[in-house]
Amino acid sequence: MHLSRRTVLTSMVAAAAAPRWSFAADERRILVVYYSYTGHTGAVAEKLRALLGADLFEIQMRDPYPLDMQRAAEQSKYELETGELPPLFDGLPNLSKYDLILVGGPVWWNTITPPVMSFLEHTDFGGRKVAPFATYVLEPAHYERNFAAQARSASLLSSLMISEFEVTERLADKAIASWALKNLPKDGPQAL
Ligand SMILES: Cc1cc2nc3c(=O)[nH]c(=O)nc-3n(C[C@H](O)[C@H](O)[C@H](O)COP(=O)(O)O)c2cc1C
Repeated sequence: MHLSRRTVLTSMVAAAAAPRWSFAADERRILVVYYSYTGHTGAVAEKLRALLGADLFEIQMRDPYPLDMQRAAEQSKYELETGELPPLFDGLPNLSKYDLILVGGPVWWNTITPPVMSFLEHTDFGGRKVAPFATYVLEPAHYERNFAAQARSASLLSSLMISEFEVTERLADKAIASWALKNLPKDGPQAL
């Protein structure tokens, strides 16, 4: 069978561009869960979704933080100090169909942001592989250690920590891809 040069080149480009993790839609076993206040973690979550062929779930608060950042800061500080975590919008994801769950949020007050803490409080990962990711301005500080302490029954993979600067300057794509290549199972659902 003779294949035209164009056909060969087209299939080569398609193969090179195909994410190594993109499974058929009905076989998806990766979930990206995230909370984002100003959009940076949301942008990372969306990139992970596209790269991995994953499903996406946004953690939403029943009463979202005020848009006034000062007030949001005060409220979240109070929640962290008192342990009175904010209630979430009804309906958490059904984790039973996933083998790998990525959980992301911004670093707030050197730790996990309260809505992500609420999510963790209501979640038992049942031994599934879990990879935390976060965005920050200065440093991730205690985020990873606290996440490990709060992610119940998680088999933890290395985390992805991305600065807000990398996201806004469009420098995050390479860091996300190399983190995924290094840390996530690569051969599809059977390797998860
Ligand atoms: C209330 C509040 C507290 C924050 N605390 C920290 C912090 O302790 N360390 C840090 O590096 N960045 C901190 N930041 C910056 C955020 O982590 C950073 O802007 C992040 O990329 C925001 O993600 P988002 O756009 O998904 O909400 C804080 C931001 C807010 C609003």
